[in-house]
Amino acid sequence: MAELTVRGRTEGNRVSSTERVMLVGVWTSGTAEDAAGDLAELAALVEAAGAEVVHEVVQRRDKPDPATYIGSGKAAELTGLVADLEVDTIVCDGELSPAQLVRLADLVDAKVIDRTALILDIFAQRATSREGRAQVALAQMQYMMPRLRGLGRSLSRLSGGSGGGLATRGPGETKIETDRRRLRDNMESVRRELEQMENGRALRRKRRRGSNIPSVALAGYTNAGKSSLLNRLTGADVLVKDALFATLDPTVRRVRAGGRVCTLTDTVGFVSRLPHHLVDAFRSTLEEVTEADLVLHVVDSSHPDPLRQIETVRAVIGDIGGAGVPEILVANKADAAPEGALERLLAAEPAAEVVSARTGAGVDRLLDRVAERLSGTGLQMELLLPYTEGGLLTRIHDEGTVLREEHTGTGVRLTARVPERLAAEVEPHRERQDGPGGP
Ligand SMILES: Nc1nc2c(ncn2[C@@H]2O[C@H](COP(=O)(O)OP(=O)(O)OP(=O)(O)O)[C@@H](O)[C@H]2O)c(=O)[nH]1
Ligand SMILES: [Mg+2]
Repeated sequence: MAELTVRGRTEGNRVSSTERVMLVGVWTSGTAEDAAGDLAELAALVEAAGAEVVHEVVQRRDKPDPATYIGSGKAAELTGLVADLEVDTIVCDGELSPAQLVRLADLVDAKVIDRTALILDIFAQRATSREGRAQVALAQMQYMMPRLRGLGRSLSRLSGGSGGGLATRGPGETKIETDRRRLRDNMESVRRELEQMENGRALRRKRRRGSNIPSVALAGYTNAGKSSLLNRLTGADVLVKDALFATLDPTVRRVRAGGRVCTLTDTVGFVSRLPHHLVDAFRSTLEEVTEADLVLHVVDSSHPDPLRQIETVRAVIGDIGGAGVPEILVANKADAAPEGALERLLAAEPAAEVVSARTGAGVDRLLDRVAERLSGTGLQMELLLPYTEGGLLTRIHDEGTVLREEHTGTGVRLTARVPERLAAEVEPHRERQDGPGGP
């Protein structure tokens, strides 16, 4: 059996079809926890791609080795491990140069891919819509482009040779035999195709805006529970999965927050060091976030380091031009948060809303906050407007949110959220909370 097995690159001689992966990281800066967290995330990405992690190696260095990523001595040590553990693929925790990938693959005698190729592979597996597939194809082609030059024989190893396996699901014709010219032509045609789909999306968004319905976008780290929250808030049935990047395509649903109807959009999750080709290719999807009236930034409060995830998400939103969009931070999975975690999170982010999409805890309060933010105020007022104040009534309707309205003998009785600039004017018509005979 052992002599029959040519690791990874020969098909049909393995009992289990699951690809066996060794993680290799270089720890250059940050704390030991950060380094461990990075590798744990890489392991989760490998699992999301459907492969199995059989070993992890981290090397402490000032910077990655320019030639081989990890030092060549360390790489030589790995060769024995690769054989003993029947490792098919080594996944490096960074973006490697084409030359680094080839040299390391030669040293360790296994397929070597980097974090970027791994994430692209997951997206390629997940993409189902025409737009999603085109976006991923474009990102993959951009990634392949600089890796086509002058690699000769070694590229077939990089791109995996004969079908199957991590990061080998290319956008069709991007294997070694495809020259740069054809790749460039393909990219051009996918770009055009995407542009047309983007126009359609922009039109739909414009229509939504034209109807004056505010748009709220769910954004956040992958696996934070965005889709679960959409389902909880709208009764939608979007796929929820304990896996990274379960959602690629945005889903839009209507939801009633307070007295106000708005749209709620589920979007693709973020991850630290998100490959920039993906951000570029998914730009139109990400516009659901940058053009929203309000972002619900969902964070997994049961994760070991939610603050780092929050930072990553805000950085990505800033990069795509969404820094100015108002945000409500939503600390999700409160039911699963370890002892003290919510307190620490709230100490750093006092405005966060604590919820559980699973149990529904905190969700009503969150909807109130959404309504409040959308109407640009925290002032909920009980009013009795005489019928002579028709103008004021109209302005409250236009600029605020009317929660309840009742016509009485003496005027219109209202419960409304009123923007601050109107509050002074309506103040004289305020109904006393502790009316006569009250406590
Ligand atoms: N315990 C607990 N688990 C939750 C909660 N919300 C979501 N989950 C779980 O977290 C996992 C991810 O949930 P999703 O809703 O798919 O997360 P997402 O943010 O949409 O993830 P991506 O689309 O992959 O970026 C699933 O296993 C959910 O069941 C919660 O409030 N409590
Ligand atoms: Mg999702």
